[in-house]
Amino acid sequence: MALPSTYAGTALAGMFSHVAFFNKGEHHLYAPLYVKLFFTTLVGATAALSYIHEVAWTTALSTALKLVGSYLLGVYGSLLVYRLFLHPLNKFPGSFYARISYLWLALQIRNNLHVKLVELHQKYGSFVRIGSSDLSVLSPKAIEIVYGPNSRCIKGPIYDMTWPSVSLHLMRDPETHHARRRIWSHAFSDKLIRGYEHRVRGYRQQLVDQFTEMEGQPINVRKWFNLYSFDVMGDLSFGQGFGSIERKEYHWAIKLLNATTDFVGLFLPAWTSLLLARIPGAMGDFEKFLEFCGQRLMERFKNDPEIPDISSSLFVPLKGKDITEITPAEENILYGDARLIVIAGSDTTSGALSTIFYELVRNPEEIEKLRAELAPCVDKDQPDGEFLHSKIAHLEHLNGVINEALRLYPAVPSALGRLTPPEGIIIDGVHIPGGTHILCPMYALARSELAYERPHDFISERWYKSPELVKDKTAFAPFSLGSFNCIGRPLALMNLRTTVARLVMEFDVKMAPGEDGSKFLGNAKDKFVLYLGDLDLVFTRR
Ligand code: HEM
Repeated sequence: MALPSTYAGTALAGMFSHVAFFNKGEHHLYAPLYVKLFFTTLVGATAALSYIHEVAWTTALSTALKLVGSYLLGVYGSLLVYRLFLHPLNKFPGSFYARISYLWLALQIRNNLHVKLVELHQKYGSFVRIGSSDLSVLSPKAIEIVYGPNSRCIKGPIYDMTWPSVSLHLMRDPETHHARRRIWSHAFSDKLIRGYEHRVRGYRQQLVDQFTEMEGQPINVRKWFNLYSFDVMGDLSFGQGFGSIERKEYHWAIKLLNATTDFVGLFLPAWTSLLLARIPGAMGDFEKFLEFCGQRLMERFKNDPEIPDISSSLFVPLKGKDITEITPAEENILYGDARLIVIAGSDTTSGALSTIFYELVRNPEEIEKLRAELAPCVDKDQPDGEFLHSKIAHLEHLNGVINEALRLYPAVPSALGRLTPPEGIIIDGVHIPGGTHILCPMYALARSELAYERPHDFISERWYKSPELVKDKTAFAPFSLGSFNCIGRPLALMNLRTTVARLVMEFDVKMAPGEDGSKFLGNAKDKFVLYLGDLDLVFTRR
């Protein structure tokens, strides 16, 4: 029905649309639209061919498929030639297949991007191409250039993975992000942090009570610190914890959330999750979690707490409004931010607590040093052996221990993806073209002699007494830098310092019988946030 020249024409049209349209700018947000267009065109072309040429629909469909197929062949043929031979990133080393697509890497990793990047940098050096437009750069100097306050890089397309559902964290446009961040920043003033310190204590007491009850028995700290941090962040987000420590189990909503994180760890391109989200039921668990957050948030909206929580600051722009007056756009960002408080603050804090205690039991002298430093700060006026954060915030060894754990086990170990500005950027004298999706693998950098002496050793003193063990301080950015950095840093540090101080002063702690820590690191998963494996420790009251 169609001549070979017609197929050649559609193939040429495909090539042209790649060069003139698809090869420019970002297209991932339109992935669902393109799929719809594909099927609409197919159906339309089948109907038109069948009507005009008066042939059976099967014959028309076969011709339509060939026409659409030759168009796609043109698009993808042109794309392939461009990526293999003309792409500006071709000057960087890496697997040949990485030139074709980032899917090459995504299909290899099993929630272990952090380890894979260590291997790739060992093989190829500081600059490694990991996808058609993706580059991993292992260099202390890169951190400031890519993430620092003067960086012109913006967040990469992966941050669009739940679009149109957004949160502060997922806002890519610098101006929109800045406006939302100003609202958030009120939540982390010194005054409000002191209020959170008060709120957190109740949950820490529950944790101490549970550890006391389980005295002498193996305690999986990965799980227990996680229950603790979820209760804390639930409280600061929704005005009440999840009741996890008391129940000794995860709340059902957190179980749903945990079930979805494996998908995040596949690091598939954003368009895949945008397409998946259109399949009814495919994001079921995540949607139920969102619904739960929404309900809790609306309950919280009706009840102002005596001591403000983080949501108190996020509700400020809605002052004077009734719940029924909240617009869908306001609801979207509020729900997103409520879920962000829980997600951003929980696994990160609990991961840090677990790695700190993992290193403390492996290096018992660290516990003695901490106790010696903390002893003068014990405050008889504080209830239940609690430490006042202002009295311990500047302790050098305590901060050294925390920094060293955050260095070796960064909460976000690899996937802080950024997009370079049109003019590109220069790192260590090398020009990185504009529009490159770049990441600096923090886990690999922590293990690199480019940045540290004895990088694999846990040495708290490198952060105060022995600065010569840090070759380049700019490599250390566990909370990231610049305008997209961790806004919850003061809260995280307050919680880490006061929790470590109290547990170390109240308990002796050691590995449980049969525990060697191999599961803890061996089963660690990079799912954007680093999730450690199980670790059984035994706590006994001093
Ligand atoms: C040890 C604990 C923590 C670590 C190591 C940590 C680390 C980080 C890092 C590396 C980022 C940058 C992520 C990115 O660019 O994609 C980030 C962002 C963020 N963190 Fe944390 N975090 C911690 C705890 C917390 C806590 C307790 C909160 C409290 C709510 C929090 C809230 C946030 C938010 C809201 C963002 C997004 C900021 C923005 O995009 O403007 N984090 N965090």
